[in-house]
Amino acid sequence: MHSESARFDQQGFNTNPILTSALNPCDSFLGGGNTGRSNAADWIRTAYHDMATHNSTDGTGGLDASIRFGVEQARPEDVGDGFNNTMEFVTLSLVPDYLPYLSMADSLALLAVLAIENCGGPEIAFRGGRIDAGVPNAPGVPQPQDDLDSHIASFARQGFTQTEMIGLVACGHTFGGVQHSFFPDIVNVLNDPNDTGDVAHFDTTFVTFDNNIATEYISGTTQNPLVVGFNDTTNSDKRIFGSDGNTTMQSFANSPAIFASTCADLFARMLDTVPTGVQLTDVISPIPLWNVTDPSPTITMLLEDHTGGTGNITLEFVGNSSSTGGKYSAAWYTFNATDRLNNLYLDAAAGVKSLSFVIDGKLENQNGLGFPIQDAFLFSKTSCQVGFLSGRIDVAVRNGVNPTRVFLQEITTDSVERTVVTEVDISPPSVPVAANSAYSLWSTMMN
Ligand code: HEM
Repeated sequence: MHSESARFDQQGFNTNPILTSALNPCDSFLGGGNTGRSNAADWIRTAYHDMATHNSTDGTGGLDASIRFGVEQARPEDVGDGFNNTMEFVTLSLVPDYLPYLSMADSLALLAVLAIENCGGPEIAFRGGRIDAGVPNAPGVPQPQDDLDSHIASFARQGFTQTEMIGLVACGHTFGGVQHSFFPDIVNVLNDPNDTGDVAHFDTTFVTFDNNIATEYISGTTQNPLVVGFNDTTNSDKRIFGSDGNTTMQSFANSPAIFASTCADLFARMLDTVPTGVQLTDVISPIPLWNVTDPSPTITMLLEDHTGGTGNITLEFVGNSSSTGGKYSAAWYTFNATDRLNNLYLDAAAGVKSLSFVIDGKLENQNGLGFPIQDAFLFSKTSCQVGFLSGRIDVAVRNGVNPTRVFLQEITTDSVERTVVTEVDISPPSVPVAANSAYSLWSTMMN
């Protein structure tokens, strides 16, 4: 559920306000406007640089958040502050919101997806499961002064053909540009009050995804600093785009649809390039439970309890969220709008076994199966005693369940910021401690 939420709750109710405003509008950049920069461009470039260390022969490197290491950011191939900016969004906004489910590497991939999809680009097939590197990767990100042969070899090492290299560079460089401060040999000071970061952009629509990177290149009007830059040694886009006689760029210029579908495929492959041994999930898709056209249908929730009884509650609509430029949307409901915490209070002995829903008058119960729900183990909030740096944690275990083991998960980070989950076993109580007629408490002291 968490991965679906991180992937699909992009705009609107219950979404992360920092991430939403970072792309709204798409020329937003950290604290300031008119810098010529954008968070969207930073996020996409960061994902590429993190991936570009991949070696498809020995399986090392790839999208594994190794770009967070100072050692990588200090390399000439990773010049700029965009990587650090992007990691701040990862570590402050994404990872903590979805603990312990999203790695930093998955978060980096997600930021690129959010940027592409919310700024005019195609839907990107997103998989989860990336693992964070413990040490920096070997260098290997291509640089503008490298020659064409070395670029072809570098992309081959990363797992992309020459045609795919042309595509991936064009897809990436539909966003952003080159900054004077980090590349003074490529870009001069611009003296433009609307571009205080002195960024020479790759195309005229540098905060949105479109095929202008190709149409402007083919028509000869491009101002791309890596095509018509004053220093021909660093005109890497010119060498790359022209390396097949412009066939690929011409096809992109002819058809925005071909450009978009090629980029959807190449971006997804870029994000799925991971070190050998990392097993990615299937593509995460919204679960099409109900085909509802009403954006806020009336929903009644039916509860089946352990005694064969049923209850019903009319849920209260609280808002909509959406993603992928409005392609997918979700409606949010609360159990109990009159309670400050939106809690639903159930009879402990009756409990709850499964849920069904009546949506705009139609029963949805998975052909009679219902949606099973577990109430065998509950965090006993009202009896826990939490003090300063110590306390007693109680877990209420439903009588008759007889578990072989009850444990808590403790979430910490290791010395290189990776999330670590440790299991802390709770010993069975020597004498049963009744919480009420249906539950007993298992307790552990924390200090
Ligand atoms: C031979 C390959 C490539 C070279 C030599 C190259 C070079 C560069 C350079 C010099 C910059 C300017 C960075 C700055 O001023 O901060 C840049 C920006 C950028 N690159 Fe590339 N790049 C390559 C491939 C790619 C690929 C494959 C992607 C993504 C798929 C990508 C995405 C970006 C983006 C989004 C920016 C804009 C960053 C911003 O405006 O903050 N690049 N690239």
